[in-house]
Order: sequence, then structure tokens, then C-alpha cells
Amino acid sequence: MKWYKERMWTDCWAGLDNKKKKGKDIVEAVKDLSVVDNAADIERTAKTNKNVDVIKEFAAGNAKKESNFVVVGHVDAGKSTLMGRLLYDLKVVDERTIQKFKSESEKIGKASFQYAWVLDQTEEERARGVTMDIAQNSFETDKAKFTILDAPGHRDFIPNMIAGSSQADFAVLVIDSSTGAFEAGFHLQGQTKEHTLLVRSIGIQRIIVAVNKLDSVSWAEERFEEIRQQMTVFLTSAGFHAKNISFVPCSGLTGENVVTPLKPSKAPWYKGSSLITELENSSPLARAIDKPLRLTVADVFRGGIQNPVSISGRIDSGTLQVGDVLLALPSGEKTAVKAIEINNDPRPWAVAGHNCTIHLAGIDMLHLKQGDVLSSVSNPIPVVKEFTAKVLAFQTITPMAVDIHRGRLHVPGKITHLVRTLDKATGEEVKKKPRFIGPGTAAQVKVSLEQGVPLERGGRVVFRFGGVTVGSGVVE
Ligand SMILES: Nc1nc2c(ncn2[C@@H]2O[C@H](COP(=O)(O)OP(=O)(O)OP(=O)(O)O)[C@@H](O)[C@H]2O)c(=O)[nH]1
Repeated sequence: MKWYKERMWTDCWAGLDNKKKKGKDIVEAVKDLSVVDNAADIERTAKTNKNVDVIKEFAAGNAKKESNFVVVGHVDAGKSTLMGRLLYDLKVVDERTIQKFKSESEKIGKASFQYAWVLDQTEEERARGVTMDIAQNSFETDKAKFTILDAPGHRDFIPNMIAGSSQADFAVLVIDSSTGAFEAGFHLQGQTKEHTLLVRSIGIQRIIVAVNKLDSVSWAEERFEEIRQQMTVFLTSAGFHAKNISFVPCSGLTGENVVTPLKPSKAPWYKGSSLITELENSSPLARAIDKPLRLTVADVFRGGIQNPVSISGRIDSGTLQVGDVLLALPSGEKTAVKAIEINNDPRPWAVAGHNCTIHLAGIDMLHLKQGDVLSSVSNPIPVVKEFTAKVLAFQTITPMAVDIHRGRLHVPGKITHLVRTLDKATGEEVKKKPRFIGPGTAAQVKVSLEQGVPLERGGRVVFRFGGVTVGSGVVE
């Protein structure tokens, strides 16, 4: 398909100028306009492909381990404060900035928010043109590089949390250990349980539980143990393996055991590591580098005059390099990779697990939106309007209208058939055609969507209705 870029206007005036000189009329001048041809643009960009053996280069490189983690937890658990503190102690944020936030937050009666504002500040600074709802920050230590995805705790923002989690390798669950607060987040319609079930159902297997605000209970071992025991029971029942769960006592506000290890005099009972060490020890899962390319678009924006169409997102599987030709789905338009950036660094290639910005050639912005998938041309992701999924019900499920979330994408649809309920342990059929699926029950259901969505076997989906998560599942 052909389309006109800004360049057209430059060409237009140049064309008119020439025609005036030669004494031709405006109609002829307009006929001579150069039109940017997407196919030509793709061909030109594809010629820059150096045909790097990305898998080999990646394996050979001794690049630092890179991972993305999502920070979840009940509202006010101290997620932003904890991450702000982490960035401050790692010197990603300087003393002057913290002092400025301290005096500003005191002025509006929100003293102690200076660390939380670190994340808000960087969010504002991001000049993307499209609002990002999940604060992203990057940092590195001697051992590893990280991207933090700070998801809002409030229940109204759960779709954003689903989106953030779908880009993460592991999760940090922040728990407010102060008196009564853990109980409020855990027992009474709090988000601790919902967030945890969601991150697990989205495919996250590793979770670090930051038992936060322990300063407010004088670093009491009993409180830490009480939370650890209750959470272990819950997390293992939610499907986390005990070896993938760790608990770290800490205080985001005072910074104890965040980057600086806890002084033995403070909590002689604790022999484990600080939060940063736990993060460094959390290896990303084995990545599907040798599978066909799938990159879920998190954001579409204009990356400048040279880069009218840019996207950011995580590579779910496969590899890509500058000059690669890709297929955008569901639009079915082709595009070519002009440039790749990871944390603002230009890179010749990227692999599964990387969160990157891609500047694209030969595609109109109209053909890309959040939740779309950039896919390998030879092995594209199917676009489906119906699918079967194995689900775990959080609430009672009947044949019903639902919003189907897949990462950042959410589309209206319907659970059309309850095929059978399943034994959670063996996966075997328990009951055919049940009338409803009770909370905590596993089942196979058929789903139809109002529009085609890029989705394939193994894809994770979440079903919501009326602002409540009713279940989650895996596409069969
Ligand atoms: N005593 C104590 N208070 C803390 C600690 N961490 C955070 N707080 C306070 O708890 C309140 C909430 O902190 P935030 O960091 O905004 O919490 P949040 O989880 O990011 O909140 P949402 O993003 O709204 O879900 C603020 O008043 C913080 O100062 C801590 O380690 N100890």
C-alpha cells in the first residue's frame, strides 16, 4: 500500500518550484509528486540486513544477565517507595533530587513520599506521546541489568497490572507488614491474592516476597514468620514451587535490607540476603530464542522526524535484527526494522526477553496498536476469533460475556461453552457440560471474540467481567 509522508510536502513544494521555472501548471506539478512507496521503503531497509547469526552471537557474548520484573501488591504496600529507595541506593537517582522531592512532598503534607516520587518523576519525563500507565525504570549492578515494571496497586488498574506482568520474567510482591495492613491486603478483598493469582496465571514462576515496612513493627521475627507461613501456603496453592519463592524482610523507607544488608543487631534472626541480592540471583527463565519471532507491542509512538513509526515492547520469542522484514498482526501489513534500541542504546539485534524500542520502515501508524504482534513472516502468529482454553475460575463462570485480556490487548468476547471441568492435578475430565464452574475449579471452555486477535497455543489469557477477574487460562 502507498502512503504519503511529511516528505511529500517538501517534494510538493520542490515540484511546484520546478514546474514554475519550466512554466508548467499546478495540475502537472501535482502529478509529478513523489509518493513514498512502502514496499520500496521495506526493500531499502531490508538491504541494510547484515544477516547476523543472532543466536550464535547471543550465546557467545558474555553480556550481563538482563531481566524484567513486575512489582505488585496491595495499594499502599510501599511498592513505589521500595523501588525509589532501590534506585536511590544504587545511585540511579542523586541526593539533590531526593532532597527536592522531600521538601516538595512535605509542602503538600505528604512527607515520606520522596522515594515514591522517583518513579512518578521518570514516568512524566518519558516523552513518548502515548501515555504509559506502568512506570518503567532501568538499573544495573555489577552482575545484572534490570527493568522494573511498577504496576499500580489500585483495583481499577488491574488491566495495567496484567499488561505489566505479561512483560516480566519474575515478580516482586510487596507486603505491608505493619499491624493490620497485611491482613487487609490478604483477607478482605485486598489485591494481594488477586495480583498473585494473576501473575502466576500469566506464566510467572518466580516470586520474591518483600515483607516491607518491618521498621513499623520493630523488626519483629514473629511478624515476619506469621506472614511467611501464611503466604507460603497461599503461594504454593496458587501454583508456585517452593524453590521459586523467597521472602526478604525490608523497609523501603529506611532502606534496610534493600541494597544495604540488614545489620545483625537489628534483626539477629535473619540470615538471608538483601533484596538486591535476591534480584541478582533470579535468573530469567530459559528464553524461547530459537522459536519464531513474536513481539507484543506495548506502545506505538512517533520516534522523531527520522522515525515516524516506532514501537516498544517485549520480544516473547525468537530474535530480530536491523533490516528484518516482519508481519504486523492483525493488520497483516509488512514492515522492516530500521533500528533497535534497548534502554536508549542502539543495538544491531535483540532476542526473546528483551524489552526494546523498534523504529520501523514501510508501515503506517494506523496499522499498529497496543497489543498487536510483530511476527516472523514465514511463521506468523494466527489471528483467531474463536479458541478453546483451559481455565482456572477465580469467580463463578457461566456462559457469559467477558473481556479477554492478552497482555495489553483487551477485547470483548463471550465464553460460549463450558466443555468440561477438570481435575487440577491430573487434567482429567471430572464432569461434562457443567452448568457453571465454581471458584477454584479448572475447566475447559470455548471462547468467541468480537474481533480477530493474534493468539496461539500456549498463549495466556485473563477473563474479566464488570471490573472483576473471573478467571485465567491457557489457549489450547
Ligand atoms: N514505615 C514505613 N512506611 C512506608 C514504607 N514504605 C512506604 N511507606 C509509606 O507507605 C505509604 C504508601 O507508600 P507507596 O510507596 O506510595 O505505596 P504504593 O504501594 O506504591 O502505593 P500505590 O502505588 O498507590 O499502590 C507512604 O506513606 C509511604 O511513606 C516503609 O518501609 N516503612
